[in-house]
Amino acid sequence: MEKPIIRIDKASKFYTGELGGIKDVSFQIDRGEITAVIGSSGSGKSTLLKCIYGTLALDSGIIYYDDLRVLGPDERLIPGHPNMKMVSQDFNLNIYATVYDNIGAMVSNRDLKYKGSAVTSVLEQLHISHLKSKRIIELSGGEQQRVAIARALVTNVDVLLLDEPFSQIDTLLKIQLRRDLKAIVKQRNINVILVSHDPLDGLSMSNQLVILDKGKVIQTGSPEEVYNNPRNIQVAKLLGQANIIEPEFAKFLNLVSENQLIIYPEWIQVSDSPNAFECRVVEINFQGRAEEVLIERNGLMLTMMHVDFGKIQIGDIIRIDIKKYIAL
Ligand SMILES: Nc1ncnc2c1ncn2[C@@H]1O[C@H](COP(=O)(O)OP(=O)(O)OP(=O)(O)O)[C@@H](O)[C@H]1O
Repeated sequence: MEKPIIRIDKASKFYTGELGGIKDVSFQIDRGEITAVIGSSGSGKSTLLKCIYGTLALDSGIIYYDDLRVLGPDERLIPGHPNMKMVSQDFNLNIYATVYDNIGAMVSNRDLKYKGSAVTSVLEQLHISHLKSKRIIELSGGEQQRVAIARALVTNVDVLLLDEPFSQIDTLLKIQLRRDLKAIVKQRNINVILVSHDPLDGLSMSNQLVILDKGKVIQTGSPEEVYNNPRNIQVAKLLGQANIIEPEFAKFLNLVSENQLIIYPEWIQVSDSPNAFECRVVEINFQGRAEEVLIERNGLMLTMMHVDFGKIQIGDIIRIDIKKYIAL
């Protein structure tokens, strides 16, 4: 089996006099993978990314890149590793230069023909060829974000670290950029580590999810594994806005459990089955693809997703079935 490209072993970084940082973080990344570090604001995502990149020194633990220890800022003159590139939230672009020049600045002038084709190719891959001659100052935040990623990808990068890569991009472009990045990772067999507060970024494009909470890893695994087997309530709430049912309320759903239950909204369905039971519709929020419906039974509130638009109204008594649940 191939060795992991990144290995993080009990990495900790504390900030003086503050809570925060990361504590005893361990996980590894296999070659050609997209790893998404997901967590709420302040959970330590950016800190972890900077430690992997080598611009922030660890207080304890070790991070290996390709079996070599990643050196911290005190140990290297030029921060970071030549094969790693980080796209931070401030993009670091020369705002008065053109898109072409910003990206081209990363490629040597020794072979101008190669330089031209490398820049053209990455512009095409990220669907930004039309921006080539524009100055950065003339671009939207989302366009600048894509230029910053192109700038990293034009080099022979092996590990691309992305801090909130989709934060300024609208939904349609986000879907396109996720697809583009997945294709590039596959084609070049490189590695991407992205941090995001939006679980959909991780669920939709990563091979591995790392869930951070208060600086600690609370779960790792494939998106499917983590979503379907959340280790605790925080993970379930973060990934799928799950309904959390206390054991004493389980009987109202015709379930018996000594543990808390997790039920994702899409696991609750309107049904005529003999197991179905009655609930009252309290609220309906149209969300395009589905209606988010708040229902109530014996004081227990549940959120469900409903795609049969317009069929139920507030105040209706409907019969529902729980297709699946997880007992913690
Ligand atoms: N230079 C610093 N000095 C002191 N505390 C810091 C420093 N940088 C970050 N922190 C604290 O460490 C914690 C984690 O910060 P970090 O930026 O890594 O979180 P994050 O998950 O990336 O957050 P966000 O999603 O808001 O960017 C926070 O509580 C933050 O206040």
